[in-house]
Amino acid sequence: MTEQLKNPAINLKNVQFAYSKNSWQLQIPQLTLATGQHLFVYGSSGSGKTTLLNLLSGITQVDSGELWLNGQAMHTLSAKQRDLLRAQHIGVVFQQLNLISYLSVLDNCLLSSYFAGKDRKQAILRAQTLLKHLDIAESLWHKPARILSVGQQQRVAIVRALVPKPTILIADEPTSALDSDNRDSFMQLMLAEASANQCTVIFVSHDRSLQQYFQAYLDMRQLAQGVQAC
Ligand SMILES: Nc1ncnc2c1ncn2[C@@H]1O[C@H](COP(=O)(O)OP(=O)(O)OP(=O)(O)O)[C@@H](O)[C@H]1O
Repeated sequence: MTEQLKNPAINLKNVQFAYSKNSWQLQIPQLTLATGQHLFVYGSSGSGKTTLLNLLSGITQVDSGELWLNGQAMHTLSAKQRDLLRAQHIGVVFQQLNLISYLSVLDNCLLSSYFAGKDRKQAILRAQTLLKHLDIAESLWHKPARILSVGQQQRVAIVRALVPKPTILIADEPTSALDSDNRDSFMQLMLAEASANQCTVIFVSHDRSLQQYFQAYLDMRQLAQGVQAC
């Protein structure tokens, strides 16, 4: 076992989850990710990608098995404890972007830092730098998020996730509304920021063309067989 994998960022053992009795079930015999690894997860619609991310981010709880994040046993924590862990360590960008429509673009970017208890002045500087890198015009920073296009909202959502420098970044189809130029700068910024901060990334998409940005990839069909990322 390598040094990195002795203390993995993410480690799942014999995890099982179902939304209800006799329904579709997600089964993961083993999944391990080293700190700082960037993993691309792909799979067809309904294969369980969002369900996996909801478990990893602590939004839902495993039915059985073990789920460790940064050495913390998520499977033993209450919903409130998982919320706290998510606020402090996990950046999330989901398909439903969940920007607060009446708050300004900048205030939306500061939300995750606020919940993580991080310094506001530093968070503002970092948010401004990231917004510039993702080409969100300064004239929009103090406008309400509701006036943004979906593509602009996707870029603001990734800035919000990155501002508090999370140790784990979880992204679910975050580029679906971006044109190819914006998608490229989005991917490059996200992965460069992650690398600079030793952040582990799990990025889910059904778009295999995005796999080129990643060192490791995983097919949802392999997951049930306990196959590791490659
Ligand atoms: N809240 C829910 N209650 C019951 N079943 C659900 C719920 N959410 C998802 N499912 C079911 O769980 C399975 C996996 O769904 P999930 O959303 O994780 O797939 P996905 O790979 O993310 O799909 P997509 O690419 O279409 O977003 C599907 O069979 C789906 O119908």
